[in-house]
Amino acid sequence: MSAPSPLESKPIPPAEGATPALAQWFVAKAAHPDALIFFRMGDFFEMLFGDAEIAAGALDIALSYRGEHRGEKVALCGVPAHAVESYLAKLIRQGFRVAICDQTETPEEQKRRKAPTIRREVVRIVTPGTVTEDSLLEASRPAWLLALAPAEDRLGAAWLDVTTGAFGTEGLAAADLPALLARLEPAEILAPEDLARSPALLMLAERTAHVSPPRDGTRRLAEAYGVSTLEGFGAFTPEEVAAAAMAVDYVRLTQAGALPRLAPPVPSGGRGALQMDGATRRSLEILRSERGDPRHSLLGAVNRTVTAAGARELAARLAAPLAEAAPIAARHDAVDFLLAVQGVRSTLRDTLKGAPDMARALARLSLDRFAPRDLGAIRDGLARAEGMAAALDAVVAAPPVPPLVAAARAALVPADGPRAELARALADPLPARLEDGGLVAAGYDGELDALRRLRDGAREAIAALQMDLAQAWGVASLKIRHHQQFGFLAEVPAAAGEKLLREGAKDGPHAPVHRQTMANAMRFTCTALAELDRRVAEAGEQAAKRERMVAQHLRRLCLAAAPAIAAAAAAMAELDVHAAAAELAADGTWCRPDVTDRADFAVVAGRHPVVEAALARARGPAFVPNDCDLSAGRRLCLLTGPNMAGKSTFLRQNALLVILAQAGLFVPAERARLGLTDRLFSRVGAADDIAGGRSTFMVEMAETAAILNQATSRSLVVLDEVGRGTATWDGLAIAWSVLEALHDRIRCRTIFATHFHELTALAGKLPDLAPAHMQVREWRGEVVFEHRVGPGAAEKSWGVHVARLAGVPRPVLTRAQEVLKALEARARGLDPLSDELPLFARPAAPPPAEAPAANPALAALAEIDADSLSPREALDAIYRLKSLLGPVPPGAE
Ligand SMILES: Nc1ncnc2c1ncn2[C@@H]1O[C@H](COP(=O)(O)OP(=O)(O)OP(=O)(O)O)[C@@H](O)[C@H]1O
Repeated sequence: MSAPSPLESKPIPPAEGATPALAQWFVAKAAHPDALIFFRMGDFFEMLFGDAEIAAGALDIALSYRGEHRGEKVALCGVPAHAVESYLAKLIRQGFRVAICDQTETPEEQKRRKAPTIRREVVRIVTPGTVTEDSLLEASRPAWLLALAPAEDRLGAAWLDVTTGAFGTEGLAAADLPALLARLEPAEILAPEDLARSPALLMLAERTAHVSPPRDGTRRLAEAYGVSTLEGFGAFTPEEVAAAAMAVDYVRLTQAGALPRLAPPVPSGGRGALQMDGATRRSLEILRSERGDPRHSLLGAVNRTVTAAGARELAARLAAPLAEAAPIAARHDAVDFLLAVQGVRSTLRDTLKGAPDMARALARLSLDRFAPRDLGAIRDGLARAEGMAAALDAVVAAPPVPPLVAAARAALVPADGPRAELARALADPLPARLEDGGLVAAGYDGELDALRRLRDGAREAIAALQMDLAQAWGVASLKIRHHQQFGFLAEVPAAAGEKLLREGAKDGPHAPVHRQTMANAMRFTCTALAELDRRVAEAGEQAAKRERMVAQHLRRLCLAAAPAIAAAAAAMAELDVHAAAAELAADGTWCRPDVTDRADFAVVAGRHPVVEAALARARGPAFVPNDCDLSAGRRLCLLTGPNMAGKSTFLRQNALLVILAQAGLFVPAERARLGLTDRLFSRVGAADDIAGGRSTFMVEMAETAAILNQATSRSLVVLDEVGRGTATWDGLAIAWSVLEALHDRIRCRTIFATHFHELTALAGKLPDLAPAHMQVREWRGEVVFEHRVGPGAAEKSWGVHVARLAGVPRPVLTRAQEVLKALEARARGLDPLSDELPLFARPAAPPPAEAPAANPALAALAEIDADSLSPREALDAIYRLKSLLGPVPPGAE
């Protein structure tokens, strides 16, 4: 399933008879048949043959033809080398891989070799999971490359981010793969063929590639880290080692042998994080909204970080909250501390603002693919880190510095970091590209200074020579100009030039030698000028060469201190996250949650951070806080209430509080005591799987099954409207049995929202079930949603009122009330809760008729003829109607 498949369908012509340059293309293509070859030709990268056809379409650029190969015209398209990044970005986004076949020698070297064409080799393969250029990356998201190595029914997973060096591994059951994919959202996946065909991976197929798992992973991994055994890094399963080696091998392959700086792999060792599957993540809109917008997500609402690295760290924490009390409390301590020292906090945040992304700069340095600004990023980043350390050192009074802050403080200033050296060495401002020259400050390197003096001195010498020649040739207006091809030439007016020509050949260093005749001028050179020309060019070349050497020296200096620089960068990101959390809590409306080891859940005046922010943005009514108590004896909250009353918001809000708390942040509530949650399940909102071809009902049942199979007594389940996708009679039965299973067998904390008011009758039968309802009141004939959760089941239903609000015409509503009354009369005697009624033995009802899009209520009414129905059919119809309109308010009957 290597991407992109269209490449495979384009045949590659045989290589025989190729010109020398074309022969190089064939070598590159044979080695990388699944990649587009970007073939360097002068100032362009060209694509040839089938690649050209694909790339021209994908990049929307012109396709042309040049020359012939074996009697066929060669298709061709190209992009300018200086703008190659934007084209790469386009292709990567479309799931292509690109092999960069660049010139790897200078024209001089080629001449010396007497080769017919300049040497070209694949220097790198650009893939979604291995890019390092800022323009190809999202600043605030990690770019995970995930490798999977199967072993019987288990999997080894290793994920690494070449842009920061972060590296994690985990051994997992095959069934847990979808959850891991949902958590990491990898940019690229490596998996052996058979695994790559699994449904979970096929969904991501267009962004993935594969290689075969290596045999001796342990040795190669150890080699990559220059150690003899991996034991020092932690306990890895063989599958984890295989996956990690696979990832490292792949990175090496794409970087043509070079390996970026990688942190030692961290095995999760089963400690793990709060488990959430893909459906839960989507439903809770953690990193982006259901429509894919990051701004309307949990992250978007709570993110107060001021750096991209801080935002990445916060996103990582929200995507994988912790599952142990002590490290969670440690993070809360850090937030508490930064909340208390407000002045220090704002100094830290001011210092962080605009700080460069050291982690990513370091990655580019380690791959030797850096620009001057990357060295500048290390210099400036370390300077900022020192500033932050000084700010923290200024805290003298209580409160005591918590361990996480102390550790970050210690990491901020690397003992022998390259900061002082970089400060001396780097010019300010820095040039955009190394080739531009001027990276190294004057006074740093004596030899470079001397070469530069020579180069610039030669310029002065040119001015002097110009005066000498003007005198010697008797042409006062003589000018020495630089010519691309001929170097320095002395230019004189045409008439003066004619005279010099007539005077004929002379000897000596100043004797004019004719080079060019133009309309009004002539150009000459002479031995002295040619000699000077050579010296200037040489000095310039040598200065450039020396500057490259100095740049490499500075690069090595940074790499020697890489672990310490990476640690300083991580400390900055960590402090950014804690300070941001404190900032959020600074106005007193967020509290430190008490995360306990018991199965508690008691929230006082909790709020939904995203809905609250949206209301504030729209200058709408204030968010109404709600309590939620799921402690022992009332573990299962059965929530009823009409549509639009705020059920979904309440369900999600309590799940989000758990995520925030276990991620180490404060929570939007007055008080919150939250027992540790091991797995969080949220099924709120529409669950269609149009792409997967499963009906709403199938999706709902599959997801419900997942909960019933995986939830434990330490889990939190928030469920909206189970059983909605089928005939209501069946739906009630399913909802009923799910509720019983959660209550009796799994015994987890649950909030269960339902339209089936009948379920509230279970309150008496299930001791830990506590009914609650969304409060609604009537005001001048209109429904007013209070958005407040009250105890007990809804007394009066408002379905008809809500239907009216939604625009269902009044005659339809009146008719609905009549029909319901008739139906209820017919169904009398059939109490759904009576023990005689074979609730679960009833054969499946026919699926509900497809409602015309315009008005489902109308359609439902049109179908019903109360007199022709048996009592049981009447009962079924009642449920169907009620699920559309809600029960009739008692007053209306
Ligand atoms: N606690 C609250 N305070 C203020 N406004 C709220 C509150 N809860 C919900 N709302 C507002 O009410 C709207 C509807 O809420 P929500 O989607 O939770 O209702 P619902 O009962 O789940 O409806 P449905 O059953 O149709 O999905 C929200 O978009 C929000 O604007």
